[in-house]
Amino acid sequence: MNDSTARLTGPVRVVGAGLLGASIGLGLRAHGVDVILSDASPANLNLAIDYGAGRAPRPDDAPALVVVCVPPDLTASVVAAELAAFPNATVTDVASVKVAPLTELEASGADTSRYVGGHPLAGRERGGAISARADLFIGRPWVVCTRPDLSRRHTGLVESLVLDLGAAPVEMTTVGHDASVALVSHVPQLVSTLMAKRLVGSSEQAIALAGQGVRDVTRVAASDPELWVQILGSNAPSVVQILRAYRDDLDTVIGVLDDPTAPGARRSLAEELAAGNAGVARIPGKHGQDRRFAQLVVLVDDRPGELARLFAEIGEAGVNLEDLRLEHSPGAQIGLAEISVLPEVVQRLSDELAERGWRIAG
Ligand SMILES: NC(=O)C1=CN([C@@H]2O[C@H](COP(=O)(O)OP(=O)(O)OC[C@H]3O[C@@H](n4cnc5c(N)ncnc54)[C@H](O)[C@@H]3O)[C@@H](O)[C@H]2O)C=CC1
Ligand SMILES: O=C(O)C(=O)Cc1ccc(O)cc1
Repeated sequence: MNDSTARLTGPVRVVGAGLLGASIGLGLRAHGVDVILSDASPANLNLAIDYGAGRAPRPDDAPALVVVCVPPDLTASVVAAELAAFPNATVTDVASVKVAPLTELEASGADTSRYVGGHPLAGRERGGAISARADLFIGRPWVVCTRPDLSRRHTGLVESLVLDLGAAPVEMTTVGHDASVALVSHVPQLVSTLMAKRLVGSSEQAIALAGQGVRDVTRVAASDPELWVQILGSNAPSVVQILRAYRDDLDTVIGVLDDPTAPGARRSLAEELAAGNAGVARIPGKHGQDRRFAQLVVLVDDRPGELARLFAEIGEAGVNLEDLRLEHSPGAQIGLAEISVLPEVVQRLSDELAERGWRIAG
């Protein structure tokens, strides 16, 4: 039985039981939804079933919704096969690019009137059911691609899936989607990758100093190269357009630093840095809010229970923790907890924690 909070009723079939497919399965199973899993690899299928992401298919299965979670280059052919196999089902997918699969599907002559392109903006660096998490999508945007010919019945069913998984549906055209993710996902992946490449072959001495800045910039560089070759290749024109503008900025900075004392050089550099401030200020905060939080860094001794004590005391101060980031100082028995709270409470919290003996770093 579905629990009372699930919008979806009836079985959902998930094709491709890797990171995305198994995470969707786990999230729906948590609401008691019947999830049918399918995968070209029997080993991957059984692994996802072992993790509790769903069950094996049965010949009489009649899913109302099919979610295709296979690599981008196989998405169109698998969607076409599912549309043909389940003539009453709505079929959606999660591929990171949206124009190429739709173009391929249309060219194949498939019945696209029941196909709704989708893309959750949530993932992890490593694929496979082993990395799957039921809470992967909570609070994250999930693009649902609209088309003039598409009935609300189909987009509505996909939006129910998105809401059941705790994500926020965002309606867009396929072209609008690909242009947007080039800016917020595909080019950032390349920038991260190329910076991380600079670390290869660097001295141990330099790497030992790595702090939060380089970790933040290079986090997504650990992503799967096979998946990203497909994503970048499918969205090349949008990606290249942004990369060219990025290269122009890079050339400006290199020009300035080649002669940093030249008249106007400092001003050019300051303008680039200020433009970066303006760009980062546009990134929405938690739950898509535009509001920025204030940060406080608290030093936490590396002992069992210390972090729990900090959380409890923030709660006792009546302050809601909006976000948290932990950093370990290299070689020190201490952690840095960067906590984000509403700006109006940051000073009071800082004073109360200091009174209780916590060391505040900034
Ligand atoms: N990895 C990420 O962070 C994100 C990935 N996506 C998209 O999700 C899709 C899946 O990616 P992941 O789950 O990361 O990959 P994954 O490699 O973890 O899982 C893919 C699964 O599909 C199976 N498969 C391959 N061909 C198949 C076929 N013809 N029929 C049935 N099953 C087949 C594979 O055996 C594998 O188990 C991709 O299209 C990707 O663009 C979307 C958002 C985030
Ligand atoms: O880790 C992150 O921040 C990501 O953004 C992961 C990711 C990778 C691929 C996608 O299509 C969507 C999200």
